[in-house]
Amino acid sequence: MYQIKTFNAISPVGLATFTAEYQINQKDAQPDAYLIRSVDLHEHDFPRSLKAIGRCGAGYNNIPLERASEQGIAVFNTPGGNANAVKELVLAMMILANRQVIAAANWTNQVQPGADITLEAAKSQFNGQELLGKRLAVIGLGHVGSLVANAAVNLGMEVIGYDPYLSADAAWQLSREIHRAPSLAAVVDQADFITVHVPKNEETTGMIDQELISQFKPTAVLLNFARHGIVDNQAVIDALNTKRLRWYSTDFSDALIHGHPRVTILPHLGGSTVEAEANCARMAAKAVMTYLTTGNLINSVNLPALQTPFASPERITLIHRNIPNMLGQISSLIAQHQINIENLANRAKADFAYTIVDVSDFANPDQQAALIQELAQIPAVSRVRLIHQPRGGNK
Ligand SMILES: NC(=O)c1ccc[n+]([C@@H]2O[C@H](COP(=O)([O-])OP(=O)(O)OC[C@H]3O[C@@H](n4cnc5c(N)ncnc54)[C@H](O)[C@@H]3O)[C@@H](O)[C@H]2O)c1
Ligand SMILES: O=C(O)[C@H](O)COP(=O)(O)O
Repeated sequence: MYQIKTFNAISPVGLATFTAEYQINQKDAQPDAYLIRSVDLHEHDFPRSLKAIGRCGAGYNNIPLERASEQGIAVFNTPGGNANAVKELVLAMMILANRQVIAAANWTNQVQPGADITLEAAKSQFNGQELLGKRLAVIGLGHVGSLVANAAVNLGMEVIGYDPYLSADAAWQLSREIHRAPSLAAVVDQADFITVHVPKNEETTGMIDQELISQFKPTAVLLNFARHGIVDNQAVIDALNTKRLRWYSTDFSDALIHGHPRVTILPHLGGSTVEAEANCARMAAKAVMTYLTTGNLINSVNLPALQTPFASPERITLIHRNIPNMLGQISSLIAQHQINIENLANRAKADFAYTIVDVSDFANPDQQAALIQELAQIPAVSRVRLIHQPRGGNK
C-alpha cells in the first residue's frame, strides 16, 4: 500500500484516479508522495519516506528542487493542465480593462434605483475600445502563452511573441500569423497589451522592470498571470502615476499595488476552474503512480524524462549526482553479486541523473537487501529503490 499526503484543495476527480493500492491522508502514515498546489515547501522538512511530489499545476517555484533531488525525491508538474483556464481569464482581463467593465458595474450599483443609467451623459464616461486590430505582446510562448497568442489572433489582434527558449513542440502549436520578436524591447514596442507567461526563476524575476516599462506605449495594458515578482510592482505604480502605463491586471497582490484605481488584482485564480483542477490533479496522480510502481519518469521537473519497459521482473532505480563513473560503480557492485544486467537506462538533467537497471533474479532476499544497501552507500547516490514489475503488464 502506498501513502499519499495532500496539501491545498486537490480536485476529488484527480484523487479518484488513485487505485486501491493507494491510501490518501491516512493518519500517522509515512507518505510515499505528496500531492500539492501552491503550498510553499521551502521551509518544509521532507520525511525520508517521501519519494515523489506531484505539483497539480504548472509553476513549481514553491518547491526546493535542489534539496528534493539531494534527498532523492522526484518532483512532477502538470504541463498544460490548466493552460486553457489561464488563457480564458487573460482574455477576460483584456476586455475588462478595455471596456471599463468593473468600474461601470460598480457605478451602476451605486446610482439611485430607477435612475436612467443609459443616458448618454452617464454612460459616455465608460466608453471603451475593442481588441480587434490592437497589438498584443506575449512574453513566453509555452502552454499558456501559445493559447493566449492563438486566441488573440482569432479575435483579430496583431500578435507578437518573445521566447528565446521556445521548444520545437511549442513552436508547432503557434499560429503562423504570430510574429516573433528578437528581444524583450522589440516585443513590447508599440504593443497595446503586454502579457507575461514565463516561469519564475532567477532570470525572469524583475524582468518587467522600470527600463522595459519606459519603452511601453503610455496607453499600454500590462497583464501578469504568471507569478508575483516577475513584474517590478514599484515600477508599475510609478508608471501608472506618471501616465506611462494605462492599466495593470494581475493574479498576485501585494501592499504596493493594493487598492490602486488602475490596477485589477485577482486572488491567484488563473488555474482555478473545475476543469483545470481536475486535469492537473489527474495528471499529477498518474505521474506519481507511474513513478512509484514502475520507476518511469514523466513530467519530472528536477529529473530527466526516462521511461523504459521492464526487461526483467526486478528493477533497481537510482537518483544520483551527474558526475563521472557513477554507472561504473553501480554496474560493478551489481556484478560483484553475480547478478546480470538485462537492461540499463541512464539520463541526466543538470546536476542530477537517473538510472534504471533491470536485473536478473536475486539468489535470496539477503542478497537483495545487501546490494540495495551497498548501492545506497555510493557517495552521490541520493535514493535507491527496488521495484518489482507490476502484475498485469510491462509498463
Ligand atoms: N495564475 C495562475 O494560476 C497560473 C496558472 C498556470 C501557470 N501559471 C504560471 O505561468 C507560468 C507559465 O506557464 P506555462 O504552463 O505556459 O509554462 P511553460 O513551461 O509551458 O511555458 C513557459 C515558457 O516560457 C518561456 N521562457 C522561459 N524563460 C523565458 C524568458 N526569460 N523570456 C521569455 N520566455 C521565457 C519558456 O521557453 C516556455 O516556452 C508558470 O510557470 C506559472 O508560474 C500561473
Ligand atoms: O502554476 C500554476 O499552475 C498556477 O499558479 C496555479 O496555482 P494553484 O494550483 O495554487 O491554483
